[in-house]
Amino acid sequence: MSIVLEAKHINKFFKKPVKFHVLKDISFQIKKGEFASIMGKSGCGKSTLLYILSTMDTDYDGELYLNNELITGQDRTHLSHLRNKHIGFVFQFHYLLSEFSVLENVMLPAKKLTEKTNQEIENDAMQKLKILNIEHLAKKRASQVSGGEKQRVAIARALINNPSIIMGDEPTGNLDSYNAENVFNIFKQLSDEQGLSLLVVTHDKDFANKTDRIIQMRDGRIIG
Ligand SMILES: Nc1ncnc2c1ncn2[C@@H]1O[C@H](COP(=O)(O)OP(=O)(O)OP(=O)(O)O)[C@@H](O)[C@H]1O
Repeated sequence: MSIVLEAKHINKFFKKPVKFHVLKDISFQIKKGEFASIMGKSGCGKSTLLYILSTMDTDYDGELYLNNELITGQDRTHLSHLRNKHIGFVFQFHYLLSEFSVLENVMLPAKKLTEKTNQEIENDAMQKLKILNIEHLAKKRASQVSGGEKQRVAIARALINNPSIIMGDEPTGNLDSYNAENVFNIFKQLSDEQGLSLLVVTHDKDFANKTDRIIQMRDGRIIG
């Protein structure tokens, strides 16, 4: 099965206030359609790792591949294009623009790629809302929908450019158990039925136990 994301011997140092070896020789692969979670105690380096994997932080040693392309050392413009095209993000907080409609929020990341017409982007966005069973919310303002619905809008937005992988930083951290399970089921369906890869940092054991694989971290290392 093809490999979507590969980290090879990633090391990261923070230089201030004192030199600190935060990520230690991190190597792993995420395959197409794989749903993996990253767990570990607070401060073990999960967010720092996700920041590197998502191509946002380029100050690290080692190599990172996205769809078999070496992305380490690429210039910022190319990285930003790759990120937009291949990676979808879902965070603990939805970061929706509250005065914009649900539909407009979902369309926004596609407008950056400028390959499609507005009508095409709108059709794509409606299709994503349908997948998430929230097409009836399309015209509502983001501020007018519930917390669980907002997170589903955020997932639709993450899907709009048909990414190869979705990265989540505590995507259920702000949800009650009903909505958290809902988000898990959506992710599971996307990986099973559409071959989407998912890599999710979580503190939620129930969530992690249901994923295909748990990447366990301790003190900047992968320990299992
Ligand atoms: N910019 C920075 N400069 C120096 N040290 C940092 C910086 N950012 C994070 N750290 C330190 O690096 C370590 C890893 O932080 P990180 O945020 O990756 O942990 P985490 O596992 O995501 O924690 P949490 O579960 O609490 O979000 C922590 O000890 C943190 O204090």
